[in-house]
Amino acid sequence: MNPTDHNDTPESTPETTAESAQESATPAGELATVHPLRTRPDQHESTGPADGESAPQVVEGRIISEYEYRLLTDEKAQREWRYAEYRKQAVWLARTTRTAVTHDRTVSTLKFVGRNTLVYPTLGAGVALKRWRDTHGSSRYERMMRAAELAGDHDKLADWEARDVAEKARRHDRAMDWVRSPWQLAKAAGAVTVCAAVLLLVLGLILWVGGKGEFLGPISAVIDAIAFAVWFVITYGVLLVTGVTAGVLTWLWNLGRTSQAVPDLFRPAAQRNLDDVEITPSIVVTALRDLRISELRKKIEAMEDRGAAMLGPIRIAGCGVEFDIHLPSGVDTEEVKRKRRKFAENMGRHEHEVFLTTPPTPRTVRVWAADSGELDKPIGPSPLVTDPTLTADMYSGRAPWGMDLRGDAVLMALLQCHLLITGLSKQGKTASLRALALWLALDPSVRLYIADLKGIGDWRMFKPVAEKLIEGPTDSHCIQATHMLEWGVEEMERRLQAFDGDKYRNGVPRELAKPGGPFAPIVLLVDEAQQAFMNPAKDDKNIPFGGQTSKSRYFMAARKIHNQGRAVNVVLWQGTQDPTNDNLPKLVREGAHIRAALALGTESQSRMALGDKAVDGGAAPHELRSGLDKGTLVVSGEGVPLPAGQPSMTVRTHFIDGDDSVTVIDRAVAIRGGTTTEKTQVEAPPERDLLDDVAEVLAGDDVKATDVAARLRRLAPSHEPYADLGATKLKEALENVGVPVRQKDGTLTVRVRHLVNALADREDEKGS
Ligand SMILES: Nc1ncnc2c1ncn2[C@@H]1O[C@H](COP(=O)(O)OP(=O)(O)OP(=O)(O)O)[C@@H](O)[C@H]1O
Repeated sequence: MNPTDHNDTPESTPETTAESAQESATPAGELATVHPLRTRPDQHESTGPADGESAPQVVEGRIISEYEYRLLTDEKAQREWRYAEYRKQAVWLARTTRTAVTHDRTVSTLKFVGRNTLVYPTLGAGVALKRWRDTHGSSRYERMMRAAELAGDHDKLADWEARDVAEKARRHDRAMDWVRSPWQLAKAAGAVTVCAAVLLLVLGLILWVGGKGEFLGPISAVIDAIAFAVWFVITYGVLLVTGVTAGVLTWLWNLGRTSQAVPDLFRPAAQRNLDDVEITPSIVVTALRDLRISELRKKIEAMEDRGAAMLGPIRIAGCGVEFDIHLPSGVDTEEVKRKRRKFAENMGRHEHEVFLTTPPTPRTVRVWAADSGELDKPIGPSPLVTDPTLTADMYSGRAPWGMDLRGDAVLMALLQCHLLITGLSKQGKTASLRALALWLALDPSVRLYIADLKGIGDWRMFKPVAEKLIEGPTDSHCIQATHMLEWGVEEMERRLQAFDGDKYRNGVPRELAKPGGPFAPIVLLVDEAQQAFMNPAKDDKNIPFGGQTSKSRYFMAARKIHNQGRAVNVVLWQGTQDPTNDNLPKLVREGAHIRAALALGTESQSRMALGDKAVDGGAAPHELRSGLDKGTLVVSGEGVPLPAGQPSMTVRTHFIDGDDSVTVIDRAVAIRGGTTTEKTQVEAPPERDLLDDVAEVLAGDDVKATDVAARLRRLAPSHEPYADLGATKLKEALENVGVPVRQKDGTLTVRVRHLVNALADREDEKGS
C-alpha cells in the first residue's frame, strides 16, 4: 500500500477497492473490530444456504492496525503520511547531495576543473595583459620611478623620467604616423600592385618569347594562388580559428599555471602552503606582504621586483634555512617580530619553527626557519656518553652542551663563568645544568660543591666526586646551602689576598689551578636556588638566611661571589624555577656570565632570565613550547659563543639520563685517581645538646612547649633536628632524655624542675 498514490478521496484508493468485508456480529467481532470496506465488483459475499436461514458468515479481509485503517479511510491521516514521506525524501536528498558535494573526490575534481578551465586562463590573461601594458604603456616607467623615489635614488628617478618622456614622444610620433598613413598606404599599395603587375607581365613576355609558357601565365598563376588561399581560409576557417584559439588558451593556461598567484582554494593539495613548502623568495615576500602591516604592503607593491630585493640570499642552515630581510623605510623590525606567528604560518611553518632576531645591520630582521617537523626530532646523544675517551680541561676545553638551530655543536667555555639557568618546572633545567657539571667532573682540578634543594637524587651520582653534596628541600638544607656559599666567599677572599698580582699579570694561571692547587677552580652549584632565596629562617642574631636585603645571608654571599669570585676561580652556578623578582633577585640574575632559559611563561620572565637586551634582540624563551621543547634553551651573556651581533642563541641540549650520568661519573672517578679530592672544607655544623639548649631557652621559667620549640629554632636555625620542631616532637625528644612534658592549665609545658632533675641525673651517670 502506498497512500501517496492516492488522491485525497478514500473511495479511489486501490486498497479500498481491493478489500472487501462486511461488518458482522459474528465471533470475529469479539476478537477485533470489523470495518466494512467498499466491495470490489468481482467479489461476492459468501452466503449461507439458500434457504436464508441464519448461518455463520464468512468474512474475507486482512487484519490491520488501527493506524493502517486510518490510512485507508482518513484523508487527514493520508495527507500526514504523504507529507512525512516528502520530508523523509527531502532529508535523504539533502544528505546525499551534501555527501556527494563535500566528498574529497568531488572537491578535488571541482578544484581541478575550476583551476584548469577558469583560474589558470584568467590568471594567464592577467599576466599577458600586464606584459602587454608593460611593453606598450608607461606603467613600467612609472613603477621604476616610484621604486627609485622610495629608495631615495634621485639620479635613477631622473633617468627613468627622461626615458618615460622619450617613450611617450616616440609613441606620439607613431600615432601621428597612423593618422597620416592611409593615403600613404594607399599610394604604396597602388605602387606595389603596379610594380608587381609590370614584373609579372615582363616575366610572362620572357616566358612567351622563350616558348616556355603564355604571356599572361604568371599573372593567372598569382590570381589562382590568391583564389586558393581564399578558398582554403573559407573551407578550413573554423578549424583554423579553433586551432588558434586552442593555442592561445593553452598559452594563457601555462602563463597562469606558472604565475604563483593561484589562490590557495584552487591549489592542488600537494602544493598547499600549509604543507611542507620549500621557502623561496616569492613565498617569503608574499608572507611579508600578507602580514597586515599596511606600510610594508604598500612598499612591497611599489617595488620594481615586488619586494625580492629586500631579501638576502636564502642559505641552508642546519635543519632549516636562514636569510635576512632588509625592511623598507617606514617599517621597523619590532613590527615584523611582533607578527612572528602570522609570518611563520604564511610561510607554511609553525610559530615555534621560525626564529626572528635582529642582526647589527639596521632595519634588518634575520630569519631562521626550520624544515617542517625537524625541530621535533631528538638530537643525538651527548659525546660525553658516546665517547668514553673524552676528557675535560676547564682552562682550554669546551663542554659539549648540544646543538644550535643550524645543527652546529654548541661548545661552552666555562672558565670563570657564573651561570644561571631558569625555566618552568620539568623543562630540563636540572638535566641541562647537570650536562655541564658532568663535563666539569671529568676535569680533576675542578672542585664541585653541590646543593640540590629538591633532593630527590638528581645529583646523587656526583657524591664520589663532589666536595660537598647537600640534598633536601627543607629550610635546614637551604641554611646548609647558605653556609656553603659563605664558605665560598671566605675562600674567595683568602684567594684574593693570597694572589700575587705582580707575578701573574694575566690572572690565575693553570699551574696555580692544578688539581689540589691553591687556585683550583671551585664551582658552587645550587639547583632550585629559589628555595634558598625564599628561606624564611633566621639565625641566632635574627639575620634572615633568605630574602634579598643587604642582610640576607644567601643573597649577600651570592652577590659577593658574583662580584669578585670569577677572578680567583670561584664561580656560582644556579638553577631556578619559574623566576620572579622574589625568588631570583635582579642583582643576582644580572651577575651571571651565562644566562640560559628553558620554556618560560611570559615575556617578563624571559626579561628576568636573559635580560632586556637579549629579549629586545629576539630571544624568546616564552615562545618555546612548555612540555614539548624540553631541553631547548635560549642562551645569552658574555660567556656564550654567540655569532657576531647576535644577542642570544637557541640550543637544543643533549639529554644525559641518570644511568648515563653515573657512567660518566665513574669515568670521572677513575680520572681523579679513584678517590675524591680533599674532602669538605665547609665547616661542619657544631654538635648540639638538647638539654643544654632547653636550659638556655627556658632561662629559669616554666615555658609552653610550642614556645620552647620556637626558641630552639631561633637558637640554632641551621640545626636540622630543630628545623621542623613542634610541641609534640619536642615532648617526645625531651621524654627520651628523661624530661617529662605534661599539661599545665591545658597546655603542654616544659617545667624547669623536671629539666634540672634530668640534668642532675645525667651528671650522676657521668660521675658513676
Ligand atoms: N635535553 C633534553 N631532551 C629531551 N628531554 C629532556 C631533556 N632534558 C630533560 N628532558 C626531559 O624532561 C624531564 C625533566 O627534566 P628535569 O628534571 O631536568 O627538569 P627540571 O626543569 O629540572 O624540573 P624541575 O624544575 O621540576 O625539577 C626529564 O626527565 C626528561 O624526560
